[in-house]
Amino acid sequence: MGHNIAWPESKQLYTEQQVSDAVAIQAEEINRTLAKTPLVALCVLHGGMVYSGLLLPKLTMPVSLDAIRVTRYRNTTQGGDELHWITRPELSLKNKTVLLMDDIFDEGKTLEYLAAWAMEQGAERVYSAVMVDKQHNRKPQKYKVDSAAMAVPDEYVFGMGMDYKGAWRNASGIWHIV
Ligand SMILES: O=P(O)(O)OC[C@H]1O[C@H](OP(=O)(O)OP(=O)(O)O)[C@H](O)[C@@H]1O
Ligand code: HPA
Repeated sequence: MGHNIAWPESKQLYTEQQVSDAVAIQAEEINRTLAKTPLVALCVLHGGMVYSGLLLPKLTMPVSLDAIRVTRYRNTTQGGDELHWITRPELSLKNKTVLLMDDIFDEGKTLEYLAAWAMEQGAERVYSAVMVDKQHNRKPQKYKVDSAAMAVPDEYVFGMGMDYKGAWRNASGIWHIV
């Protein structure tokens, strides 16, 4: 997966600079909300990698970084109900404020699951931040993402860490399939 996939027919929604500017504004909001609270920040791999790289240098509290790898879409464009754990964090979450950093809040199942899991691990508080929130009404009933830098329409999107069939996470800016 992820090899020799031709650039898909797509349109650009946001440039890399627009994403970076929006994440900088989001970081100010997170700095105000979480103030000086030390954080355990968990990058949700792979999608959250580029976003985490934009967000982290803009945060002003002490951050310990770790990563988790879970997948629901398995390099396809439709997610199943089951989440597959691939890598768990090494840092303890006990009594910590945990920041979950992911690329996209789509149907919300990934972050809903991870937020509940982090609380089960003993976190004191879990705050979730994403680069984009996809606009539709198929979200979880009881769970909302705490912060999103930008909104995207209800289309399959890729770039800035988000994949198209396992490829093009490296695309500069955010694109949607047409
Ligand atoms: O809100 P949801 O509908 O649950 O979808 C969002 C999740 O889907 C993608 O992960 P994926 O399972 O594709 O793994 P990846 O990060 O390796 O791409 C994305 O990175 C989010 O973690
Ligand atoms: N693009 C990339 N990854 C995703 C998406 C999407 O639209 N939705 C959930 N994971």
